[in-house]
Amino acid sequence: MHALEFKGVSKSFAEKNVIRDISFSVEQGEIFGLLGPNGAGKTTLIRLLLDIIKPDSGEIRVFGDSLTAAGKDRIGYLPEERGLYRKTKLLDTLVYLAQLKNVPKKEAQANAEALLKSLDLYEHRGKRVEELSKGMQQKIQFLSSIIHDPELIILDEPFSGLDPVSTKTVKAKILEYRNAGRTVILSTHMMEQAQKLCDRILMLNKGQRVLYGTVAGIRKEQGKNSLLVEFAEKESLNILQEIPGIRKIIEREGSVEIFPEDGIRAQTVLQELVRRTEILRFEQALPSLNEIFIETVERVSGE
Ligand SMILES: Nc1ncnc2c1ncn2[C@@H]1O[C@H](COP(=O)(O)OP(=O)(O)OP(=O)(O)O)[C@@H](O)[C@H]1O
Repeated sequence: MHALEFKGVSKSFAEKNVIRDISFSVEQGEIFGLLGPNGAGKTTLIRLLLDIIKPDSGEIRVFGDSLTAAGKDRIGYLPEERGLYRKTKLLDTLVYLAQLKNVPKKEAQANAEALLKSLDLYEHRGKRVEELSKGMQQKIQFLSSIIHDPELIILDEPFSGLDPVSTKTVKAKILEYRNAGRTVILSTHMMEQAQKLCDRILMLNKGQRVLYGTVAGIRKEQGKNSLLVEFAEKESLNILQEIPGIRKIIEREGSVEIFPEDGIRAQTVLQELVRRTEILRFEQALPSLNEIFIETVERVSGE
């Protein structure tokens, strides 16, 4: 059973098509990235899946069915617009939110204490939300979305405002959830994080599906058939001129990207290289998700 399934879903606001015939599924136990430029339709898609708004056409299934009130309790949502009761103490905030999701008080208290400890916030448990820094408030907001131990967690920009240490902690927590078989939908503009964390992604542009699949598969597919080579000595760069079948080279930090002519196999290039010099690294060069994102958006805009 899919954790989530969209079949031919469309939605417009005042004649503007914001979601156009979108189909995809999210599998249980994966981290699924929802990517796309500003205004692509990511938040609208999340609001559709949470049944906050209704589609004009198409079908949405959460946990294999239409979303029920009980189904909503199995979902945790960190929205883009943040908001917590500023005067309430941290521990009380979390316990209260868990109880709203029908978690018994004792269990809510235990969950809240464990989560506060895991994000290094336990010592602040008696402080009011307004007494915390922005990053700490962000972490509490993140904890609010998982306090009831949901099966499906939807995180809209969970890293915004976090320093590198807090980012690492939140990332570890997200991975911990995935490893425990929970499903995570991650909407973010931080491509580096998406590349590291996501198993699969859906990229939207102007409400349309432009990329969908595994991160590894998409990177392979979008690759330019080039090779990344690291020589033991930098001077070895010169020998590239002697090797037949190389169309172009680009010097990168610590390595060189080689673009063979059509029909020239990587194996042939490698044999030519090792015959002449010492090689430390030789691999297919894959574009980053960031490069793919920019290229896809620019290509689609130009069509
Ligand atoms: N309630 C609404 N009424 C009218 N237009 C809307 C409404 N909600 C969203 N839109 C429009 O739908 C489009 C998609 O918006 P959405 O917020 O889903 O994009 P997004 O991908 O989440 O963008 P961002 O990355 O900037 O958060 C935008 O053009 C937006 O103006």
